[in-house]
Amino acid sequence: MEYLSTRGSAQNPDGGPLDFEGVTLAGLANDGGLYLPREWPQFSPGEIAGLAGLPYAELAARVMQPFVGDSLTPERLRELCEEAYARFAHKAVTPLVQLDQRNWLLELFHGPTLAFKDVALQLLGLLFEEFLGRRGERLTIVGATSGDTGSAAIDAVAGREGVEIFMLHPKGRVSDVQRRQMTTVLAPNVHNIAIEGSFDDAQAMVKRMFADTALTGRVRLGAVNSINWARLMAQVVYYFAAALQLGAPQRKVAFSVPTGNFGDVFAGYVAAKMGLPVERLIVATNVNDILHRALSDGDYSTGEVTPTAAPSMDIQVSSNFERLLFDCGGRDGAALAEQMRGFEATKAMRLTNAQREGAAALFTSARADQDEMAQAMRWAWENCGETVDPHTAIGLHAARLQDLDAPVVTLATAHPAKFRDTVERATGTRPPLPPRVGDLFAREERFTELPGDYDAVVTYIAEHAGV
Ligand SMILES: Cc1ncc(COP(=O)(O)O)c(C=O)c1O
Ligand SMILES: N[C@@H](CCOP(=O)(O)O)C(=O)O
Repeated sequence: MEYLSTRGSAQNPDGGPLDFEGVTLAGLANDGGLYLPREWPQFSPGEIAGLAGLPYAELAARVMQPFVGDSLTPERLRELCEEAYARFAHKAVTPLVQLDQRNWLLELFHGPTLAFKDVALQLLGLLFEEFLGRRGERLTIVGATSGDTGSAAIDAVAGREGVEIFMLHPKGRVSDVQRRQMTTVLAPNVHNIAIEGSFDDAQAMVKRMFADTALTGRVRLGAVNSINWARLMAQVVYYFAAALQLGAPQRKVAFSVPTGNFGDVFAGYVAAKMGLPVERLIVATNVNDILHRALSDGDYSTGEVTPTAAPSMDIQVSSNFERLLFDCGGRDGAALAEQMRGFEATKAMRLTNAQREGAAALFTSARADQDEMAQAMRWAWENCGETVDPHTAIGLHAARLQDLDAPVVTLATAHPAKFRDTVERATGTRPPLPPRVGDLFAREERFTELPGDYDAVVTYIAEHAGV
């Protein structure tokens, strides 16, 4: 499988073709764009039916093989999937729970750090090890987190040979559980940085680092955020897993996805492009609703990020939206590069007609404020006996607004215990921390505080990258 960049002019930093191994190690393309496969692999209805009932790791290997191409043999990919999903606390890995006649929850939080990020990052840690080991190279991972990517990435690479990880989180804007899941990992290759500012500020710094030749000349940078194609690829699998259980390929299924950086819902779009019968993809946002505005009236303009009780979705600049604009807008890299330059300069843009029409064919959007989020949590608890986290509640709110014949699966993106205070306020129930996170509140924390200043952060990274 060959890859290209959404901005049309990326080269493989190693000089070879842009294959899966190359894009996994590169993370962000060197023209500032995001990688996508040159074409979408196709699964016929018969092939989809043939995936029903497979154990999750085997399903994962089958769905991902066309994207991986020659970078791994099918046997090796299967072994890595077995290893990645062995650490999940549920045999089904991503179990489906029925709420009522129409609504289902896809529980994506049974991994080691209690959020959907583990599904892709447990595998990505192994892919890094595999590819770096082959080459005898080292990787300096730089990442930004609004709470969940950080702990999942740290868990996936802590103590691994050949990798240093620098994780930026917005100081004071993640939950206590989220922060401690990152800062209590004391492995010497883990560096947590709390910066002044928002997740968007941290994400912008990370993207700038990939274009900073003074830095990239010294260290090979790697990405664990969903700008890395391998993250999205691994997330495509659970759309297949859920849809197959609900009757695919004969029956269409809709998905409601709590959305911030547009990675998770874009994985659903990829599944649909591959042939999975998806009725609708519902983009659910909190009051940081740039995606809801963009999808409902074409206005992609940022404002201040408002801190909410669903902090992992407190995002305005939504990285993966660029992938959708590219794919729906005719895959014209030069035109998109121009459009993105305009956005980067003004923090606003209008979608083209082609982009709007392309997106409208599959996407619907809805926004939930604090009260609507709390009501959705109460509904799930009082009517279905389920405690859901604030992010999942936003997805559920959006799901319940729809009038569809198809079953609607809301992606349960985090364990409610990560946001115990908010859940308790809404429902009166305090979800206990699962034993797999251990004595989180008894452990020592270690992190560095830095101003929201690019030079200060890069100086820190260069000093601690071990080069
Ligand atoms: C719990 C939770 N839900 C939803 C999201 C939004 O997902 P995405 O950024 O892929 O849109 C995030 C962060 O990414 C998250 O951590
Ligand atoms: N919500 C995320 C933000 C980063 O998103 P990513 O999927 O691009 O890594 C988080 O919890 O860190």
